[in-house]
Amino acid sequence: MTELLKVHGSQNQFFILDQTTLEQPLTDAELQALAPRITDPRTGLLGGADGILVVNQPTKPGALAQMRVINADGSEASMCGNGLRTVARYLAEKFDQDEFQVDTRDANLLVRRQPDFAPGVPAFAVEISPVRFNKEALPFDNLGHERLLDTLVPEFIPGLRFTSIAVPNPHLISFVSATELSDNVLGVLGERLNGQNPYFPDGVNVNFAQILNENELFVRTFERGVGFTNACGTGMSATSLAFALTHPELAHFDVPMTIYNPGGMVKTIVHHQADHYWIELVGNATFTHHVTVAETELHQASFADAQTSATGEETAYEKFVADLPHVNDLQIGK
Ligand SMILES: N[C@@H](CCC[C@H](N)C(=O)O)C(=O)O
Repeated sequence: MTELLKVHGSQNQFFILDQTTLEQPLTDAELQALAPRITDPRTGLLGGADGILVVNQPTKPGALAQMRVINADGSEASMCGNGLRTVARYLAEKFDQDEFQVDTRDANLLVRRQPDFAPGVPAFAVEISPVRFNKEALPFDNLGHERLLDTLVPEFIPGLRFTSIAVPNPHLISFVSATELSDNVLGVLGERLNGQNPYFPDGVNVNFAQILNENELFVRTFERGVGFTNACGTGMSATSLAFALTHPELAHFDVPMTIYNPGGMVKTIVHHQADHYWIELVGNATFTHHVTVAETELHQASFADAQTSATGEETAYEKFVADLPHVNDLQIGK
């Protein structure tokens, strides 16, 4: 038998699969087969999820473990900010360490335990980097621009301005009105840019943000490989950086920003030294369920005999969200 964890960061939900505990790690083909089945909102386990976070032995010196991100559709992402917070907590508890590096596809990233976000809501800070702006890093093409920085892109939506940032997974960001945030424009654009299209050959995560106040945003994300999510950590991080770059009168480097999302709230801090940018993302790392399943089942993309038990942490998280402003109107759910 092996144990999975069902977890979330701002209700961006995942299963953590620690391959180092298995007799035989799942192959890439087996992970690609398992992801769509276990994450399916109707037929998956525990109401599905946005992806699987796979923990392996590190491949880069200096890291405690490796995290791989398998999206709900089986594709692999270079990073996941909300997911990294939950993996950070899993590793912190496993190795009894509060600050260490996690090996992600493009870099070792620093993670640190933080004071609880609210009573019973454990929190971690994770580094979001490397940051790139050039069109090859996203990649995008056929737009007549080397980078998008508050750029009108009529090919996407006439009248809206877009910024593109790889952190290192690709993000497209637009600052919009409350009406534009809540209608279906984001869904239509997200579907378009993540299907066959001449602009983003690998797809892109699309973030619409409403400016609420100085250093304060509400962000809604259509994720590549997933669709609408309750929250996207790299998306909120990239959007915070875009906010500081495009609205310097309202958004500041090196001070905490408050980013609301349909699943809760996180804090971000954007940093800049010479031409080097990075972001700190701070938020909850909640474990909702323990899952026990036979390893042979997982190899066959099955979880029919899985046993689940709730951790009881969700009650504290729900109280934290109920006390927040701005979140309750746009709950997306899974
Ligand atoms: N939800 C994640 C991002 C997951 C990866 C994304 N779908 C992609 O393909 O880039 C986050 O919290 O950052």
